[in-house]
Amino acid sequence: MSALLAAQSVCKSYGAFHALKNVSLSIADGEFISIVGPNGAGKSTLVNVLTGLLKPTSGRVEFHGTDIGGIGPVELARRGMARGFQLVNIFPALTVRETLAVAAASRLKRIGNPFRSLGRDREINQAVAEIADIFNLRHRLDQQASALSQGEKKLLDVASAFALKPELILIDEPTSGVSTGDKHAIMELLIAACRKAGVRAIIQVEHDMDLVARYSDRIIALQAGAVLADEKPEAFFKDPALIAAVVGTRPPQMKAKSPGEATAFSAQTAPINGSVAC
Ligand SMILES: Nc1ncnc2c1ncn2[C@@H]1O[C@H](COP(=O)(O)OP(=O)(O)OP(=O)(O)O)[C@@H](O)[C@H]1O
Repeated sequence: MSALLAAQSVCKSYGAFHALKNVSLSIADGEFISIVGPNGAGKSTLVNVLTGLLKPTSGRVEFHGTDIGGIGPVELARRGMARGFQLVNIFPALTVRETLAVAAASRLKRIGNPFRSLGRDREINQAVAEIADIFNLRHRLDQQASALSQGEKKLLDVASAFALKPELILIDEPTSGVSTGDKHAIMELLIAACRKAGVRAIIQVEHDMDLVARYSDRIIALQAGAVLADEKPEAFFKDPALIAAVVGTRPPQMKAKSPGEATAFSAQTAPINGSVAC
């Protein structure tokens, strides 16, 4: 199966500091990938490089076989990869409708003021309604984002990225700050939304190992800027040394997926890094 997204021997340095060291990975159609690692391991840097926000110091990042190093989020979204915006934190006074409209307007290339055109732009209104339905947010459309529950805020963040109609979506801790009881409901809604919206692969950065164990097809663990492991959850959580290196805790109890309950993202082995220095 050909890779949707691939990093080949990527290095990223901040001055003399090597934040990413020869990272190679590939994400195939249908995969749900979790990127994990301790604080400072390089997860955010990797995500910024994978989403074209940062240009690698060396190496190559390809989306659909084309180099996307440093192309920026707008161009990347146009090509089919989107990232959770966290618009809710940036614009808490916007309503849910306005938040989704900003993303839809960007996809539909409405370069003028998206708020002005809200009332009369049928295509934007249709996109907003469609995405609000997928994320169970229709009854909240006219509420301010700041008035939503923490779980709904997280859903709105992801929904904004969905409004860009991506093939691949990248989300950062989609349930952080959400109560333990609500986390699984959000993850399941998110995965169901992916299926409905035709998203072909999901990458999440996640610290919560219960969620990582339950939903990932594959786990990519970073340590000190290098890929420490690239494994299916079954293999990953069997290795206490690996888990200790990544989170410094004991492994969570793996909850097996029952048949038909799978995330519908099939696993594929990806290459582990070679040993070339940056
Ligand atoms: N702009 C920068 N300039 C210099 N050093 C940086 C910069 N951004 C990140 N770093 C360093 O690069 C390393 C990796 O940082 P990064 O934020 O990618 O890690 P992380 O795994 O996302 O950490 P966390 O889980 O704490 O968010 C850290 O040592 C950090 O201090």
